[in-house]
Amino acid sequence: MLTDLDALIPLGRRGLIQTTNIISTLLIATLAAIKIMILGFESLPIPAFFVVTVGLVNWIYIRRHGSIDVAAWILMMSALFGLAFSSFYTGGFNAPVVLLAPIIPIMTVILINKRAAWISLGLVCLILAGVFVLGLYGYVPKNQTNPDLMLFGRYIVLTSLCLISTWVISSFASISRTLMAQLETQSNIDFLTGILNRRAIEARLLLEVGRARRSDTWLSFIMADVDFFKLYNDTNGHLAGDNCLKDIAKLIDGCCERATDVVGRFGGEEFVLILPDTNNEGARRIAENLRKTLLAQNIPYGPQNTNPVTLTLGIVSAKGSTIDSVEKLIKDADAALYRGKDQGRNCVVGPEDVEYQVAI
Ligand SMILES: Nc1nc2c(ncn2[C@@H]2O[C@H](COP(=O)(O)OP(=O)(O)OP(=O)(O)O)[C@@H](O)[C@H]2O)c(=O)[nH]1
Repeated sequence: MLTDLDALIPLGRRGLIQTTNIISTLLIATLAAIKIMILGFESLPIPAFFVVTVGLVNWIYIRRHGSIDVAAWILMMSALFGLAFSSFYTGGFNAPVVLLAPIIPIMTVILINKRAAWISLGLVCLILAGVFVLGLYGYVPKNQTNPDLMLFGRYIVLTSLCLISTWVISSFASISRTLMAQLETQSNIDFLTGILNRRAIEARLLLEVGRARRSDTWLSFIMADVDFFKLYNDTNGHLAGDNCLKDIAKLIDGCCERATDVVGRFGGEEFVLILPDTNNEGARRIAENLRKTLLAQNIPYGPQNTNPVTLTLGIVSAKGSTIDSVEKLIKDADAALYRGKDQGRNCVVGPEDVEYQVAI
């Protein structure tokens, strides 16, 4: 199951909207303050005052647990208003503020959703078209601001644009990296038991076969199947069956001795162990230990049938140079396992012998 995207944003959606609200309010307030400091109170940046006031009200609204969707829409509408009026009063397309236009739909898609982003993109295009047409017919007031101040304003806006786009892109890159890592883990883990699934086991086996071949070392592979599991399910129900499989997975995991040993669920009530650098003797010891440990747990099949749940295990061990293929290894372990089933279950069977049978 994929993680909710909101949960991947460290601040959470409310925190993200509040942060964006604060940053944009501060940015506009700074630009307005610079303008007043240089030009005095003769040319007051009225649209900036409006945007800053809305930003402050929105800040209080978010803090008082107002709806985050409403807060995000207010933020977007105030940004659009700021873009329209500031660009109109500060020289049309020459105004530094028009450079912030692309950031509005980008922030809208992050803060609200795709539909809202299309709406804000449409409104941005309309505003830009309006400013363009008004400028063309000479209705846009000439900007009397000192050219150096205009350059400085352009510098501030461009720097903010670079910062905002870097933040947006790096946040999304980190969210997609997290999602990819989660997907990778989820596609390798068995949902019920939390150990490796068949896909991961086959990939790991391929890796270990390659390693054993290169160094001509021993590799053992064990297949373990729960005996009469259908009976357990039929008697206790599927949920109890699931819990039993989880317990057995834990037990198998606990019986592995080395960090390099790998445990997985091959499917249904079948588990596997990959034991690198382990010969037949070592694999038998582990398999026997596993069989005996489960037996000792004395899990009954049901109230009427107090026989303990058992495992039958098939082993294949080979030196790297003698391993034909992964498929052959699996086939041999499977054949050993089914010989064990034929011979009465609750036993450990290698490819060539049957002497490890043990009665309940
Ligand atoms: N609860 C539960 N049962 C499962 C799961 N996967 C497979 N099973 C059950 O495991 C049982 C396997 O039955 P069979 O293949 O007949 O084998 P068995 O009864 O264990 O008999 P032997 O293997 O011959 O000893 C079936 O009843 C499946 O429904 C699972 O994830 N959860």
